[in-house]
Order: sequence, then structure tokens, then C-alpha cells
Amino acid sequence: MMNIRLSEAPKKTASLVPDPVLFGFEGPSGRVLGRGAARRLPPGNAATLDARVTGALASIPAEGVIGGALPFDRAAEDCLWQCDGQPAPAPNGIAPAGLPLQDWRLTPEPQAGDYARAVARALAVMYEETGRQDALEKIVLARSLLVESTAPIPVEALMSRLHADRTVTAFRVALPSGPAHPQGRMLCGATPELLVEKTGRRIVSHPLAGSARRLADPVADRAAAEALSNSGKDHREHALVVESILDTLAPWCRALSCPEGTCITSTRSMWHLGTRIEGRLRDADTPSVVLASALHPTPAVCGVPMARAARLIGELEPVARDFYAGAVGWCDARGDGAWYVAIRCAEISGRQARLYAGAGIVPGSDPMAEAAETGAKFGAFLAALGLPQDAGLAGVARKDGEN
Ligand SMILES: C=C(O[C@H]1C=CC=C(C(=O)O)[C@@H]1O)C(=O)O
Repeated sequence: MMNIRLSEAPKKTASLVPDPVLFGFEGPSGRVLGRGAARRLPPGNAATLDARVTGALASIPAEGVIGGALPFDRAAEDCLWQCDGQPAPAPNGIAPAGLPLQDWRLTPEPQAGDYARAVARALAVMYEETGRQDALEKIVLARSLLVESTAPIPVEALMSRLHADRTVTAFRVALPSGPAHPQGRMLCGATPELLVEKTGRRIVSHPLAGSARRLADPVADRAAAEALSNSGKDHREHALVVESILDTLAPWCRALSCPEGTCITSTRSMWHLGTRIEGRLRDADTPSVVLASALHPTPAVCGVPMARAARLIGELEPVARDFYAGAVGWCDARGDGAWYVAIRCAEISGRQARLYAGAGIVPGSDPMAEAAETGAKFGAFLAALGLPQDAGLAGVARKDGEN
């Protein structure tokens, strides 16, 4: 058995809060907190993940948990923490304070108009390549919104506000600090998308793709959901994700199906097309994080073909994704666990939060509508910070009936 040396948690990260939470997940599948004494698995990229995790799981105590984040770029270093003991319960009765933010400034990077131009460029590439064997069929383009405050962003308060929407999984992962982030960094968010959950042999994935903004008026809101469920463009965008996940999981499974087909699902702020995928693993010992790494990045965050889309994302997006659109989750000593697509999130560092949002582009996409979709996807996080939920829609045209 391979021996993996576990490095100590860097002091900068440990000083983020007195009793640091290195990773935490709270949502429909329950609550997992990795806090207190912890070690970081030696960082590495997707190519070495299986060996590093298998080595760590060989010596982890029965109650130990590995949790953390895989970056968007499979060649970049991940950030996985090993907590050996039972995580201490969260302190009760302490009112999380510091939100809404009082003084703040928002900077879209890029501006909505520049994002729409990047979408138009991607569409031009798709049209040029039509008919070619390796033609670009789908790309997910993202933009970011930098929030700068005069006071440090209070992570504890933020987490409890993100968790107010019980349809999503609120998450946080302590990221490696460095010269650019002397106060440490946290990836925080409220993701609606389950990449893969594993319990014994049973696995579930619930990909989402195809979106519409929720509206305050119930009639207009229902109409938005109906328009989404009848949109050929959104169904094409969605089907590519489901096909890719089924293809990747098939060799690991002895049964795999989508028992309910594609359905409309919702968070408080967005409608989505979603398909629940269920499977039975050939090998019950396959660690959940290994499955997550095999699946990542799905066409819900990257595109088809994957390598081609990833290259174009690097050319068209001005801000590096880092851990946005990666995967976050946890894995216990039996390999059971849950991994989520790291979306509807922000990287928090001191007084700054960098929010990210992306939208799937396929032939037929409208560049300004995609800019508006990313603006709407910032909404849940902005609201959790106590900022106007539609602040991300600056620079995009609004239609009648939208709040
Ligand atoms: C990439 C994001 O969303 C993905 C997940 C659901 C719906 C999506 C869409 O409709 O484009 C995206 O594929 C994001 O929120 O940043």
C-alpha cells in the first residue's frame, strides 16, 4: 500500500477563525462539518487524485472524513482536508452578525456587454465548425462580480443566510492561502447541483442545465417555468450534460438509469431543467471523490467536446475560474459521500467576495439573454450578502413582467 505523507494545515488558514471550519456542507442530504484538528492532503491534480485518496483512506480512522474542493482546471492543484475525529458540534446560540453589508462596491468583470460579445464569439466558432467531426457543440461561459466592502465579510453569517434556501446545499471550503491572500480564502456558496452522491453501491447524480429566472409575480413565474420546459435550446443544452454523465458512469456501474426523465426543478431564485440519474456501482469501495473527479468537468460547466471548450473558456474569460465550476464535497472512511458542482458561489478573502456565474451556450443562444441569465444567477448570493438581488443585472435589458 502506498504511503502518503500528510502535510500540516497552513497557519494562515487555521487563523481564519478561532476554531476553523475547513469544510462544511448543509442541505437536503444533511450536514457535514470538518473542523478542528485537520491536515491537508498533499495537493496534486486530477491525474494523481485516485492514488492520493486511496492512500489517505487506507489509514483514516473509521470516523474520519476527507472534504474540500477540486478546481475547474483538471491540471491545477486541488484542496482536500482530512479531519480524523468526530467534528465538534457547531456552537449554538451565537447570532451570526455583520450582514447585510453596509458599505460596498460592485464591479462586474467583465461587464455584461463584453460578456455578451464573448458569447457571440463562441457562437461564431460553433457556426464556423458546424459539420466538422470535432465541432464545438456547447460551451459554458462565466463572468464574475467583485464585491468590495469596508469590513471583512462575515462567513458564519453568510453561511446561515445561504442556508435559508432549503432547496440548495450551502457549502464552504477553506482554500490555500498565499501571498495574494494573506487573510486566507474561503469558497462559499449555495449549489443546487449534485454531481454525485454515493452510499454503499448506490449512486445518484442530479445534473442541471437550462435556466430561467424566478419572478415575483406568480403567474409570470409559472409562465417562465413553462417557457423553459418547452424550450428546444434548453433541452439540447441539458441533454449534452446527461449524455456525458451517463457515458462516464457506465463503466463503473452495473445498472444506470434516469427513472423520472427530465423535469423542471427550482431554487428560490432560478428554474432549471434537471434529470435524476441513479446507478449501482460494480465496486462498492469506489471512493465518492474518485467518481466526482472522473465526472468533472461536466458540460454543465465546461462544454462539448470538453478539451476544446476548456481551451476556448481560457481564451474568452478574462478572470480565472480557480475553484468556481469545480467540485466540492466530502468522502468518509468507507468512500461514501456527496460531491456538488461548485456554482452559485464566491471566493471570500477579507473584505472581498468574488462571485461567479456562467451560462451554457449552444447554437440558438441569444448573447444578451445569456448575460441576463448570469446576472440572475448572482442573485441568491447577493441577497445572502444583503445586497440588491438584481444588482448583477446591470447592463442587461429587462423584459416586462420581470421583477
Ligand atoms: C454554470 C452555472 O450553472 C450551470 C448549472 C445549471 C444551469 C446552467 C445553465 O442553464 O446554463 C449551467 O449549466 C452557474 O450557475 O454558474
